[in-house]
Amino acid sequence: MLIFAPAKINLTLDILGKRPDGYHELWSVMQAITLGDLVEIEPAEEINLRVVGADLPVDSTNIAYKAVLALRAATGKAIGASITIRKKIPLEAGLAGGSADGAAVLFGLNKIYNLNLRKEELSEIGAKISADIPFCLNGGTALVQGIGEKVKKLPPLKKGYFVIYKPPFGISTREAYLRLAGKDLTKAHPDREKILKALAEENLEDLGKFLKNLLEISAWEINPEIYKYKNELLNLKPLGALMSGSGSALFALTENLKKAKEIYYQLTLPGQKFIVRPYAAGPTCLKL
Ligand SMILES: C[C@@](CO)(OP(=O)(O)O)[C@H](O)COP(=O)(O)OP(=O)(O)OC[C@H]1O[C@@H](n2ccc(N)nc2=O)[C@H](O)[C@@H]1O
Ligand SMILES: Nc1ncnc2c1ncn2[C@@H]1O[C@H](COP(=O)(O)OP(=O)(O)O)[C@@H](O)[C@H]1O
Repeated sequence: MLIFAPAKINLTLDILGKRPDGYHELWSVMQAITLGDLVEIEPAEEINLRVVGADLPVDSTNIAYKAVLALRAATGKAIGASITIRKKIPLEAGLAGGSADGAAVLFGLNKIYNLNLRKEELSEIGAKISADIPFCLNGGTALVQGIGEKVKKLPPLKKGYFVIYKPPFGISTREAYLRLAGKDLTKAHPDREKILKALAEENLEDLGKFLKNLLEISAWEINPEIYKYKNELLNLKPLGALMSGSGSALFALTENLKKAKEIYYQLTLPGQKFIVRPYAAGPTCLKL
């Protein structure tokens, strides 16, 4: 089975506070995008994982491998798989590259082994592996709360283009959250009503105006280049620009492909860049 595993960006990321377990309460609108990994899965006795296009572990520290183990534990079945991941999603980018693969494996094995687990059950299993898997299983446009396990589908965003820029360094998610400690965030919260209204009306101008991500504050501390790169993107006059998740990737929102291409070609910063569109689904079976 060949599965497209879409990445995601955060159109807004608000943090409501730190929980006793050390995780942070989120209020985040997430959007699946047309950039993604290709995950090939075949049933097997054991678990064999291969990664093409990125230097990643292929043992139980890989999120895709963890997904197989989690399904075994949840079902009590001797589930094995031969998995090949063709990485396209940049690493440590805030694009949920690992979670996208984990979600694709849960989605694919559920079908291959006819486990008939509901999406909610897969999400519960996935949330124990990584906070972004519940959203990645749903894809499209969604309001994500809790630590990432509460996913409320929103009408899929059909308009707009995003120019994604990934600087040549990553940001540790853990470090980004830890650095929020002690900061006064009262004035930094996004205007939730305005962002939801802009999405409901597909008003890209307003969407661009109200993009906000509280983790930018810590990412800029970890690597001030991100602040510089965001301003370089803004100087190219998109409808808006923001860092995704815990970074390091940034994205610019444009109303059409022509403007996206202008920004893409004018962007001469080191690193990777992509033009993507909103993607209305989650893991997608391309070939049985
Ligand atoms: C920041 C976000 C926003 O979408 O996405 P990414 O930047 O990873 O794409 C997510 O909250 C990242 O979730 P995820 O990447 O799955 O984090 P995990 O691997 O589960 O956790 C890494 C560490 O981040 C911190 N963490 C994560 C999620 C959360 N709601 N609160 C936290 O404090 C915890 O310290 C955790 O140990
Ligand atoms: N299949 C995978 N794809 C990407 N990263 C993975 C994977 N499995 C484990 N990881 C680890 O997860 C960390 C976070 O990766 P990723 O999910 O791409 O970043 P982010 O959470 O910022 O989007 C990386 O440092 C990487 O070592």
